[in-house]
Amino acid sequence: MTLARAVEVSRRYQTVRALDRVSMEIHAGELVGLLGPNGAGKSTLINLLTGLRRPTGGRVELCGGDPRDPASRRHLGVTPQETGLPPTLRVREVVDFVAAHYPDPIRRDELLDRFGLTELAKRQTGGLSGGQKRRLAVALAFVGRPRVVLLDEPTTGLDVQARRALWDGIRSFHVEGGAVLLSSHYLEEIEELAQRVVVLGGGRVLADDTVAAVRGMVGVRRVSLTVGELPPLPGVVGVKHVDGRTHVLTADSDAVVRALVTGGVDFSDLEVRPTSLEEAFLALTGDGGPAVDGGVPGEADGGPAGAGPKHAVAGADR
Ligand SMILES: Nc1ncnc2c1ncn2[C@@H]1O[C@H](COP(=O)(O)OP(=O)(O)OP(=O)(O)O)[C@@H](O)[C@H]1O
Repeated sequence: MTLARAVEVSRRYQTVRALDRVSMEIHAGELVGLLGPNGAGKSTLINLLTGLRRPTGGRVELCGGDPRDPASRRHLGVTPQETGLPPTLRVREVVDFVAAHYPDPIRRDELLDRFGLTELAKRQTGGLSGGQKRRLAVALAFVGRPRVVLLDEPTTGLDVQARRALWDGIRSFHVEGGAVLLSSHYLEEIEELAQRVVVLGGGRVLADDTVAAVRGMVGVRRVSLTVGELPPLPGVVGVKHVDGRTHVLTADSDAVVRALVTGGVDFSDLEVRPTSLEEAFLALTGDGGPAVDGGVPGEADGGPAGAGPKHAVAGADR
């Protein structure tokens, strides 16, 4: 069953084309990652699916209807990118307030426990840390026992522990059959949680597949070595220098190794391995990409030439 759908959806803001004929679906029970650099169109897509904005082309559906119709949103839970909480209310009061809007809300204690908020139940939200507020804001999306939850960068600004607490809450909802769309700059997060990943870039869907398949599509490998100057090498997508090691991202690791050997390059400790999703992402989008958590910021030297997404829906340059 399809719970949310975008069909050839476009959205313009004056001269900015935020989304350009985007099609994607979220089915019951799926946990889908929405990945893309700043300005890719992630929030715009979520805003269209939640009925906050209208598409300028194409159509969106939520639970079989128009998301702008309140009846379609009855089974929806959302946490937008920015939220506000009434500062004088206590955590448990905020949960009760939101729960009062639903016919069959989740028990407050259960919700707080799922999201690691039990200890904070009696605290006024104005006194919570930024990360604690964010966890509460995300937990509130689940109060009404939704069928589908859309989370716009739920863990931005959270430390590792808080992020894990949130992941646990999201996972427990998913295990019980709930569908989730979660946008993120954190590729490790998508890898950790999602079955499917939709990669957006420049308002277009660059790929829509399993995490493993997206990595496979890019086909980029990382050749790591200790070396001085590098000669020109075939199929190189990017070069990084980290702690005295040189990491070459390439579409053809065999050709790179052959070129190193035949070119008489003085190198040591050569290692070839598959890319992380982060690297796949950089190769798909062909730019520096977003700030990534715990990873090396984008240092791709060039576009995806030679390593372009073989089966991606659309090239980044279109
Ligand atoms: N209200 C608006 N008015 C004008 N332009 C907008 C508006 N909202 C978004 N945009 C533009 O549309 C494009 C897509 O923005 P969007 O916020 O959807 O991207 P995003 O992928 O969510 O980015 P981020 O990761 O930075 O949140 C950007 O170029 C942005 O500047």
